[in-house]
Amino acid sequence: MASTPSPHTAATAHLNSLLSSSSVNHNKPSNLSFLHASSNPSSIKLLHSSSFSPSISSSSSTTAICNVLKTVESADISLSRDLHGVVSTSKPTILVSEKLGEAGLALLRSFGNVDCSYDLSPQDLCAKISLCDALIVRSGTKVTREVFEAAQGRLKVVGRAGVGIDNVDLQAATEFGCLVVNAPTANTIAAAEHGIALLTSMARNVAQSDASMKAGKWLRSKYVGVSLVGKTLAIMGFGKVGSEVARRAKGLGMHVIAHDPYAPADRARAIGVDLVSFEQAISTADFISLHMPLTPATNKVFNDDTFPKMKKGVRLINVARGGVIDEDALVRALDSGIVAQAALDVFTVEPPPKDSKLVQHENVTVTPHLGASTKEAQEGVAIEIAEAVVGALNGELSATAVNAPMVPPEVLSELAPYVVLAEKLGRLAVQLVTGGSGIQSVKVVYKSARDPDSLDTRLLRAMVTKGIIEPISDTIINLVNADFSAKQKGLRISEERIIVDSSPEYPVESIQVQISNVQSRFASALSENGNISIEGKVKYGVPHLTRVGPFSVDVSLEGNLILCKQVDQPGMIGKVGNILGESNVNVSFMSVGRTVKGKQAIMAIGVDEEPDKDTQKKIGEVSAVEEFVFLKL
Ligand SMILES: NC(=O)C1=CN([C@@H]2O[C@H](COP(=O)(O)OP(=O)(O)OC[C@H]3O[C@@H](n4cnc5c(N)ncnc54)[C@H](O)[C@@H]3O)[C@@H](O)[C@H]2O)C=CC1
Ligand SMILES: O=C(O)C(=O)COP(=O)(O)O
Repeated sequence: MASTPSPHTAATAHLNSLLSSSSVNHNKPSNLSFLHASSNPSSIKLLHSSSFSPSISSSSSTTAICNVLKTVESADISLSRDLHGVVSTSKPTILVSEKLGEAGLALLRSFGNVDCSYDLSPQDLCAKISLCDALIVRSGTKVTREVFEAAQGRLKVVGRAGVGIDNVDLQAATEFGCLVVNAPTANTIAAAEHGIALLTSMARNVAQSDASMKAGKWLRSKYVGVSLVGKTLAIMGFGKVGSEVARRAKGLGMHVIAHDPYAPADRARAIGVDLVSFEQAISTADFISLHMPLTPATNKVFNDDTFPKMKKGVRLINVARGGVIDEDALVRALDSGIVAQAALDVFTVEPPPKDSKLVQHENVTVTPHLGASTKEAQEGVAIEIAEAVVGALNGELSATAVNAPMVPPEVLSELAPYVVLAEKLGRLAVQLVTGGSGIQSVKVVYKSARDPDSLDTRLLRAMVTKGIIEPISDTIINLVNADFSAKQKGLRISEERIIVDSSPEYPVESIQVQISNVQSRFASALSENGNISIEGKVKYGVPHLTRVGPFSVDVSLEGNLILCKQVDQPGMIGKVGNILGESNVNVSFMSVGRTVKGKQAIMAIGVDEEPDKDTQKKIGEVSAVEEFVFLKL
């Protein structure tokens, strides 16, 4: 029997073999992992990474892999996958479809090939996208389902250089396993300042009087304005921009109220703002400033029903999204005098039609979506999005992920070996199902000494899902699409936590994967209730299989595995070991478990190579062997 390799050596060897085979042309997309080693040992990678093995299981192996990665990095090789799923060593291609600040572009160029193609038509974007690993947009590019379809699986991340992600089809992105990240903080002040600029200039007719003077007129009485001090301003959407507008408006002496169903009351209190209902906000305000995102719930919330509920002569500012207002209804409200003035930076269709009644209305001040357009904000946004996109292409989870759970780095680091275990258990469990199909219900049971609230299992569940789905489909699973893919395949993944009396130092003591209502190609994997059941633990950073059905075993989950059920009698290890040895199949681990002495036992044998058909036949012909199965890890 071969000696147990150290996790360090095993992981390095495994990674090396993956790296050296990275240019191999596979018909099926390569087994994209969403976990690979990081050059930062405290982090693991969770998105697409074409060539790195998930077999990273300890800090020592992580260090080893880091060394390999450093070699790769110094050779300026970056691994990515082309549109046919072929793993390539070329730099990733990043398409930037709208103007982005230089500092961000420089950062992107230091990492990949940057294609700045502005003003692409939807057709041109679709034509290009299958050659791109990342796409960076602002508000002017519609990233539709067609774009994700046209990407043919290559697009890994969409970076929105700004806040609003209403121009990205998030559902489609999630279905295609494409991460969407945004740059949520760098333009907050710019947008808030623009809101205040529109508020004050509208109140004093700055734009209109400027235009009239340039037309040779001097109309002092026509452009008498209204004062702001003491007036009530309703902020609709009390998030980052809304709060900053509120602060500034208070400085102007305004009474500020806000409506936001999700904003914490203490944040509002701290700024001296009262949180009120939608109706209260719109019916008492002299000025209404919009700062909520465009979502199905906010689409056209200002309409023929809501305008009449406003105070007559209200003034409206919109630096959020045009779509939150029914623009035809606003024209009617302006004509009827319900709305005295509106100042708009954003429009349902951008640019709006030249003959837009709204834009042409004399009581309306307009700017062409300039909220985020300051030099400072654009440099900040560019850097923020470039860092997020590079991080995502490196396989890291972004702190600004819009369609994936955000898992703090310390949690990621702690869960790393359990994440590997979870995927391997999923991968093993599905291979134990007869035909690998018909799975509807999977239960993942975590034994842990931790309080359930301090154990985030989303990652582990996603990895079990990945392990189960990938071997039986063409779908590449990552943290973005795991839940969606499971649902789409009719797979119900439930979770149970059992609190055990062990050290809470480790997040998980064991993970068990159960598949119910299926036939098994290895009947011994069925537990008493008829479910396929396997359990694993992390030992010294290495994932181990510790239970198969009712049988205890202990075998490191590396390489491949043969499970053999036999009558418990002497000499069995030797017999099967000999057959494997004769066929040059190297045995890496072996473990025997039984329920009762002299009855049935299970032998779990780790093998480096897949035994050929003849060898497998010979194992099956050993008289005491009742059943056996070969499983790929
Ligand atoms: N004109 C421009 O150039 C810019 C426009 N924006 C727009 O402003 C929006 C807000 O940006 P941030 O403040 O950074 O985002 P944020 O996410 O910090 O704030 C949005 C707030 O709206 C609230 N909200 C959600 N649904 C609501 C509803 N039905 N009614 C009331 N409030 C609701 C949320 O709870 C959140 O507090 C963005 O979504 C974007 O569309 C942002 C930056 C620049
Ligand atoms: O950040 C946002 O939501 C904005 O609306 C800014 O849009 P822009 O990047 O200037 O097209």
